[in-house]
Amino acid sequence: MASTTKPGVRALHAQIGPSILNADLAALASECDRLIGDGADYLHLDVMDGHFVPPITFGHFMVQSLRKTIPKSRCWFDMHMMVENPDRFVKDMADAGADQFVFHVEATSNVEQTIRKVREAGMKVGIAVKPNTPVEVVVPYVEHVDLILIMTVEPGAGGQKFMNAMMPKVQTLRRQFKELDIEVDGGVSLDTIHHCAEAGANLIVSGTAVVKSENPRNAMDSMRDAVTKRIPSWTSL
Ligand SMILES: O=C(CO)[C@@H](O)[C@H](O)COP(=O)(O)O
Repeated sequence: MASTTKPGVRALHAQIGPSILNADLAALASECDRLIGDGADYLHLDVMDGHFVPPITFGHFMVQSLRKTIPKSRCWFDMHMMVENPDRFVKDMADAGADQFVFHVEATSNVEQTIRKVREAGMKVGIAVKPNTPVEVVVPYVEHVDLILIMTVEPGAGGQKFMNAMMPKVQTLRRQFKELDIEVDGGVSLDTIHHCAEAGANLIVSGTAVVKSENPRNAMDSMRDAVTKRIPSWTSL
């Protein structure tokens, strides 16, 4: 649980969650298997509905299928729900085997209700923030969620340029909430990870830079090390 009083950053862990959006989706099970074998801490699965963002990706049937080959004991699934009205997908995703449900603050008219539904369905809950949304919008909910996701690109596609201008949002949260899991997503690579690590992000989503890397294990290890080294410095942000 997040805390504003005691410096608890040492309890945080750096974790790397490859985004499979730019993987070979026709061979998704083996792509995921490869990434887990190479040391992924979790899998970041991007659900797009064609409304909240223009593209459509996949839904709970795909998650259900993936769960048949990747049991919960092997890897946890982080669902990034780029969908309007996320409430309607909560139960299906939980039943399909999702572990964490991250919805956009811009996509629901009742944030408290969405948080409650996700919790009741037995999943961890997170709130995502688009680049043009001020981070202050999510601060009132921090005590009630497991993580905040700061988007470092406009949601909707992999392979975009990292937006360094989002780092003050991460820093604002980390200054206030020393034990909060803060996730970043979009354009995170070996060239940009140091910005995320300095600002205070500990859950690192990386798509192209891992999936298309010649050595995904090295890429993930290097990103994890870069964050792990910086964690102690977050007490004095
Ligand atoms: O949610 C999204 C995009 O909407 C991300 O998860 C991207 O898929 C990450 O890919 P890279 O930017 O790292 O290539």
